[in-house]
Parts: sequence; C-alpha cells; structure tokens
Amino acid sequence: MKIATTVLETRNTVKNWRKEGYTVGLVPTMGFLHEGHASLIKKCREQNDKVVVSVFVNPTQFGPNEDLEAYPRDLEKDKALCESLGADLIFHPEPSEMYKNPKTYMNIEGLSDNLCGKSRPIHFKGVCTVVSKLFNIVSPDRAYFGQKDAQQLAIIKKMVQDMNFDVEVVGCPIVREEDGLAKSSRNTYLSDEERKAALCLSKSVKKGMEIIKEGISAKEVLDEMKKVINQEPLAKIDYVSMVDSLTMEDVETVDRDVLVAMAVYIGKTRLIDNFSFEVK
Ligand SMILES: Nc1ncnc2c1ncn2[C@@H]1O[C@H](COP(=O)(O)OP(=O)(O)OP(=O)(O)O)[C@@H](O)[C@H]1O
Ligand SMILES: CC(C)(CO)[C@@H](O)C(=O)[O-]
Ligand code: BAL
Repeated sequence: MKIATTVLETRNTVKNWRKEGYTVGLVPTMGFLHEGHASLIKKCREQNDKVVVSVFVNPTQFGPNEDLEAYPRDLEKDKALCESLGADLIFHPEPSEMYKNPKTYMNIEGLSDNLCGKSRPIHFKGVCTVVSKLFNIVSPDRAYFGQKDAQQLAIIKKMVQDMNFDVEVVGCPIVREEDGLAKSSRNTYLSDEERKAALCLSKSVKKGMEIIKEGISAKEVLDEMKKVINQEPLAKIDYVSMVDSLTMEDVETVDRDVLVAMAVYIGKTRLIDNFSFEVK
C-alpha cells in the first residue's frame, strides 16, 4: 500500500492504473478510522480494482468554534486498518497541499440550508469543495459515503448530478455499536457517563422507525422521538426533523420518501443519527 501526500503523486499513480485498465474507487474520510469506515472500504474493495482512501481533516468544513484542532488523529492505526482491508493508496495531504490561498469554492443551494446546515452554516460548502477536489485529484469511478451523514450523502449526490462529475456515488448503511450507538470518530470525546447517555439517539431512532407509516404526521413521529431524548438529562437537542429525502426540506406528513434526522449534544459533543423511510 502506498502513502501519497501530494496531488501530483496521487494523480500519477492513478494515471498508471488507468493505463493498465483498472477501475478505481475512492473512500473519503477524516481518519481515525473505525468499523463504519471499514464497511465503506470493504464495499469499495469488492467493487473496484484499486482502492484509494483519503485521510484529511478538512479545515474548510469546520466553523470557527468547532473541533478542528481537537479532532482525533492516528495515521499509524489508519494505515494498519487500510492495509488489512486491501487498500492500494492512502492520500494524506497537508492542508497547505490542498489549499493554496483559494478563491474558489463549491456551493450547493437549498439542500444545505436545513438540518446540520442550520447550525453549521459553512460546513457543506467546505465538504462540497473538498470532495470536488478529491474527485478531480483521484478521478474515481465510484466514491463511497456513509448514510450516517445522510444530508452529506444527499448533497454529494446532487452535486455530482448538477456538476456532471463522472463518478458513481455509493451510499453505505450505518454501522452501529452493539448497543445501537452509531459509530463515529467523535464518540471518543464521550466520558463513560456520556457514552451511556448517547444511547438516547439510537433509542429515539428506533422509536421513530416503530411508529412511522405512510400518512402519519411528522409532528406525531418527531414528538415521540424527542420524548425519548428529553428523558436523558445530559442530552440537548439541536434538531430532530423529518425532511424530503431529495430536497432536505421539512415535510408535514409522510407522503413521500423521507429522511428523519437528528443532531443532539451529549455534554459538549454533538452527535448525529437518522433513518430513512420509503413510501410504497
Ligand atoms: N457509523 C458509520 N456507518 C457508516 N458510515 C460511516 C459511519 N461513520 C462514518 N461513516 C462514513 O465515513 C465517511 C467518513 O466519515 P468521517 O471520517 O467524518 O467519520 P465519522 O466517524 O463520521 O466522524 P465524525 O462523525 O466524528 O465526523 C463518511 O462518508 C461517513 O458517513
Ligand atoms: C466527506 C468528508 C471526508 C469530506 O471531508 C467528511 O465530510 C466526512 O468524513 O464525512
Ligand atoms: N462526518 C462529517 C464530518 C464533519 O462532521 O465535519
């Protein structure tokens, strides 16, 4: 497995693979890899001749008061995991390699206004910018993203459609801990007490999945889900919302495919979870 820190090296490696006729898959990550990431890498391994994993804590998607500095990093462990899963290349650039006094950003209208976009106003501009750059650097046939970041996945699919990126976006299911908590690098911020409290997210998701049905009002579902979270003293709701799966706009009634998503603070740590419901 190769480790590339520059755009040029990555491009040259991929160009050589292309000459040999190989297909290329990309798994974009911010590192500190866990089984959620591993599931994406495994899927990528199954579907492509060559597997590229990017490990880059992207500064442009963090707001001024967010956890850019504190975000956990462990490249040695990430290397070992990628190698064991059969990855061919890790792209691990420094921020200065990715951003040289940039004046150009990728933006997406509408889909980034709701949910996480409300409390993280510059977040999806940063995500779309870095993902566009990664697509241009790696030119993958396929790119893999987790459903855990459901709004991000919807946004990237729309960006690819709108900007005619020649890449297939593959969404992968949420991987959970045995007790239900969605795996996330940010779970490492939680104290033992907070880790227990964090279960209110997946419990609330479970409740929502039990009661949702075609025709039910969003309020009825969301009120029940919020009740579960509000029973937990360490939890503070950022949002619990039901939106149209494609536009990310709030819906009143389950009359189309919906995403039911939440962000909840457990102490200072902001965690997300969600589920999707398709009408027949
Ligand atoms: N539990 C999970 N199940 C499936 N995919 C996941 C999971 N956790 C992360 N991913 C996916 O892995 C990719 C990289 O995510 P990222 O590196 O931000 O990890 P993370 O654990 O989501 O970190 P954090 O939520 O703390 O930012 C994204 O496409 C994300 O959706
Ligand atoms: C897609 C991504 C790697 C872009 O920095 C990030 O937002 C993430 O880890 O989900
Ligand atoms: N997994 C999304 C990356 C972020 O929260 O910045």
